[in-house]
Amino acid sequence: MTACWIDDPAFTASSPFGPQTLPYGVVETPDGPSVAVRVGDHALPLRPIAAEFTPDLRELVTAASLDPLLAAGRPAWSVLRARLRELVTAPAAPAGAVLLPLAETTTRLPFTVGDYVDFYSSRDHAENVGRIFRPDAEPLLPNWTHLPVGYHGRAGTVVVSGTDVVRPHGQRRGAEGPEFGPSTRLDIEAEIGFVCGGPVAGRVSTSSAPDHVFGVAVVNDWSARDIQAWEYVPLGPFLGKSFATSISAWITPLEAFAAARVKVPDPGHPRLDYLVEDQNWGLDLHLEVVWNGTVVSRPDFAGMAYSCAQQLAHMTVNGATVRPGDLFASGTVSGPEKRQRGSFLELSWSGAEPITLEDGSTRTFLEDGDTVTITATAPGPDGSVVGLAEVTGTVVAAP
Ligand SMILES: O=C(O)/C=C/C(=O)CC(=O)CC(=O)O
Ligand SMILES: [Ca+2]
Ligand SMILES: [Mg+2]
Repeated sequence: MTACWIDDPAFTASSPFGPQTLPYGVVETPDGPSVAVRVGDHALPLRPIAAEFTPDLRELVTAASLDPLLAAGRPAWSVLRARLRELVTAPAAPAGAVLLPLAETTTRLPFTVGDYVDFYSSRDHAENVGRIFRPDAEPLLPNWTHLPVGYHGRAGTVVVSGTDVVRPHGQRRGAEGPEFGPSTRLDIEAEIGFVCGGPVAGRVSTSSAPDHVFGVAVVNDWSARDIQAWEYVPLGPFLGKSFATSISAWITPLEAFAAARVKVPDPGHPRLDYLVEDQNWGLDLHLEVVWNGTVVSRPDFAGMAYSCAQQLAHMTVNGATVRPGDLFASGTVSGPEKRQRGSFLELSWSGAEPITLEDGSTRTFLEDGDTVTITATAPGPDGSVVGLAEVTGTVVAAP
């Protein structure tokens, strides 16, 4: 890259938030919330440089959230990204540009979350959880290799990275019948989330996924395993997962992942037509889970059994429509090795195998005051790295 006006060592072609990435978020500015793009360790609010965009794009970049941008659709997303690339790699700053250091900037939940769906697409995770929750049954039910199993979660409790997570109360199984109180088995789930945009549409084909998937973020689907294990039969997760779901403050556009696309693993049998892909929509993402400063897991996303395109096709195959702002998560990302498990339920094998952190303390499930941060990277163009912004949260005691 020739010298550009952004003087930030974290904004180079070899850093995860260089010009190959350019994720979108919403930051507080003295003039109110503004759509922004992340450049290295800074936010560039777009409203102050709105004059640099055509009138169509100006409407999108002067908004207080990403909602109008999500609704605008793929052609606008591509034009805006190309224009931003020009602006952030130019030798001189656009008139009025302000760079805000991320460490001193407040980020907001960047879009209005419509429907929230959570899938269950890691075979290793599904088998581990099956073994733990249903030790006497086959870990995978027969439907699992034929469709991406999922459930509708609670959109209104999706929170932006950095938001504290209050330990939930609930019912759990006790020796003498149900008990009630703060969860004693509070857990995380390391996942990848897909943010939808473009026209409202049902029956989205796998090949139309790029028209409806705006971008990608890291998700932590906080889960109370004691509440979940008692309540989930027969309808599935409910209060054990609805109290909080954290998402990165910065949404990395789908276009940034062109070099990261891989084929999803072969299920070993033919797929129904609507789940067949004419392009690879698996993603070669590498996740890292950090518990109070200690890296406890490094799950790989490339092993996931279903891609975002297959999940979206399945979610709409009955005619149900997808709308801008809908969010769907991949399901917990776990790999075959112990240090690739994406939940503490699995890492501690339901509490039987405590995890030792770098400060010498041990953990099975989350304690009050614990902080979990999940990040991810992908291969970018020309050997670069594309970053997904961290999702972090600290557990606070139940009131
Ligand atoms: O009962 C089970 O098998 C477990 C279900 C989940 O934990 C659901 C979930 O959140 C799926 C996931 O993230 O992979
Ligand atoms: Ca989940
Ligand atoms: Mg949740």
